[in-house]
Amino acid sequence: MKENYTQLYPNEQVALAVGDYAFSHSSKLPKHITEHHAWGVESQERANYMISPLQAQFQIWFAKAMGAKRVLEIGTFIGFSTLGWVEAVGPKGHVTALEYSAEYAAIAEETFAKNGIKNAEVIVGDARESIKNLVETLKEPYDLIFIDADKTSYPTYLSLILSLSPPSSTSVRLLKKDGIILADNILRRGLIADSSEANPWSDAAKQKAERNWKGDPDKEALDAFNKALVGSERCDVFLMPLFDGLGMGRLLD
Ligand SMILES: C[S@@+](CC[C@H](N)C(=O)[O-])C[C@H]1O[C@@H](n2cnc3c(N)ncnc32)[C@H](O)[C@@H]1O
Repeated sequence: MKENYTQLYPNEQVALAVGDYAFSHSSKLPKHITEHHAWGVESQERANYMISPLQAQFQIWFAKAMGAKRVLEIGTFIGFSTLGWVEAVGPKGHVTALEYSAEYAAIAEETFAKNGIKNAEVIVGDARESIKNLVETLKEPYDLIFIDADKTSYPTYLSLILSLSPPSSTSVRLLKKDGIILADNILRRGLIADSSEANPWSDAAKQKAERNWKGDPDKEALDAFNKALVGSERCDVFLMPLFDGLGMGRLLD
């Protein structure tokens, strides 16, 4: 019997080699996307906010394979993953990006302008509010929603997506029937599944939990999100243990 264990990653050296091999044997990222990533790594203190180039390759492939034309991204930073969605939906598609920081949003917008991208918009503000405002004026639902913002709000994002996409609504809903929810970082370096001493990241997590007194709010929220997603009768779910954990849900109704 095979275990539910990814045998490709027995240690860090092999994991790095497998990741690099997968990257160089997957369809290449367009040059402007690779360059923006390199610029982000070079210039941004929080460059690790960006998904990896391999994850960008996967997301572009996935969105193209499902024929997504409209993508909503919650948490944009400097627009690296957004460039991937723009690539996937093509010039006739549309990408809406939500970002709290005006400074990061300005970088994303400058990047779109520099690359002649006209079908992506950034809405600045708290995404928990922006989503509610957005649905008021929406003409068509989204095909795919990518959640990659503040981890403590993941359960809120999920309940907003579900409540703003009612099954038999006559007004426009947020996510279409059969639309996809993708949520990044839902395994949080494996801590969600195992935060014991066996996990080398557990020390850092403990320190964070001590600072926060009430435990680790990110971990608790991500676990609550994972449970709510798989527990929802409205979603067909697969938790992909790749990258930092990618939650995948298809809205059934
Ligand atoms: C992990 S980064 C996004 C990275 C981006 N998706 C990428 O891979 O290139 C998360 C972003 O969410 C933003 N953010 C955090 N809380 C937010 C909120 N409540 N509403 C909107 N954006 C938020 C942060 O400012 C940050 O830029």
